[in-house]
Amino acid sequence: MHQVERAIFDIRRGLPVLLVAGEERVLVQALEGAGDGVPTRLAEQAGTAPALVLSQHRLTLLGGQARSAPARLSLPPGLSGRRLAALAFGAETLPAPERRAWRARLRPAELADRGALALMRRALLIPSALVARVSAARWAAVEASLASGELLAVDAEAAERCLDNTGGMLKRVSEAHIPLADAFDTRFILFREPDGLREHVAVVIGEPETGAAPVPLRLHSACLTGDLFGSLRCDCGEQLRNAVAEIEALGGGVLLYLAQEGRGIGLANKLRAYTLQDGGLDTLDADHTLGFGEDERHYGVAVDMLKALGIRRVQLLTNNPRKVTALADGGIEVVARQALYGSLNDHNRRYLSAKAERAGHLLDEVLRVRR
Ligand SMILES: Nc1nc2c(ncn2[C@@H]2O[C@H](COP(=O)(O)OP(=O)(O)OP(=O)(O)O)[C@@H](O)[C@H]2O)c(=O)[nH]1
Ligand SMILES: [Zn+2]
Repeated sequence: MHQVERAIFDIRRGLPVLLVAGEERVLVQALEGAGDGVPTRLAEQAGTAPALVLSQHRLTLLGGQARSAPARLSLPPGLSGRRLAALAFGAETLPAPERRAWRARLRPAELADRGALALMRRALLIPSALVARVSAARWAAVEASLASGELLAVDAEAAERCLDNTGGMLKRVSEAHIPLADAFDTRFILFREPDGLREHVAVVIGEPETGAAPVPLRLHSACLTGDLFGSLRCDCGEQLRNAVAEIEALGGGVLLYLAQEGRGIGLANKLRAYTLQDGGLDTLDADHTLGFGEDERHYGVAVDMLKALGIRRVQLLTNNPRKVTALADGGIEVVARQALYGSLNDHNRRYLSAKAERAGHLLDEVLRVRR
């Protein structure tokens, strides 16, 4: 795991890393910020032509037909950074002749390609990567870069697993009493994921009974724009504050504030998705255009935090059936679900409607009553 964390830092800085999959050695580089010279430099370093790994969602969008797995697209020489970006996350779909041409260049993704995509997601970058197999002729030079520490080698399987839940290895780091306007007796407990990349906070309101009665619980995914600035594009800020007040009114409980900005795609990508929405896409299609699924969140850390707090039975404040299922799958008994709304406005109506109509969120009441 250690190498994976270090690789993520290199990737975020725009440096290549080497993925090792059996006999195969593959140089991998993020696409974000890859200027015109990057594919050529990567080709020189590897001794082979680079390819672009694309997620299944991106391929579906580009090809106009459902794809069930990621694939590798071999690139013609001299492709500009702009064309690369357009292929990986541009808003326009390709014209039919171009589509046919690149379909012929597609190959199923192999272990190193899948590892590359997982690293990009974990690094909160666009889920697409430049990859180039290292030729025998270039191996000595690559090995010298590894020896000097200039280049980092990572096991491709470990890279592929980097999104998996670490299962119970979450570290409880620190805590403090933080009186809130709507809940005076509140403690913030910070948990850190074992690779040190993400931190999540359990906000414990009052002294929740962890015995027989279900504990009122809110799982809240971070939303900088809504939670902190009161953005009108979503309902997060109001839901956050309503959840605290509601848990207090219920006699205490827990709010897990999860580092899952933008449904897990990160703030940079959420801002890109907002711009695509301004161009006409809805919240789900915008994420697909960037190569993401409709919801990239995993709730394993939430389950681990609850277990660390001794909570096994909950009354969940949510409109999202996925959260109910995810907790149940993790062994937490969801005794009841309670709706939790923000208010509807002209800026978030489309977002909330898409969540209800396309992602099964239970928002009928808010959309009907307050339309
Ligand atoms: N990708 C993306 N994320 C968004 C968008 N609008 C809001 N978000 C994110 O969506 C998440 C909303 O989280 P939550 O309030 O926990 O959850 P929810 O899935 O709506 O479910 P409940 O509120 O529990 O019913 C936050 O991480 C926001 O940052 C958007 O247009 N695109
Ligand atoms: Zn929000």
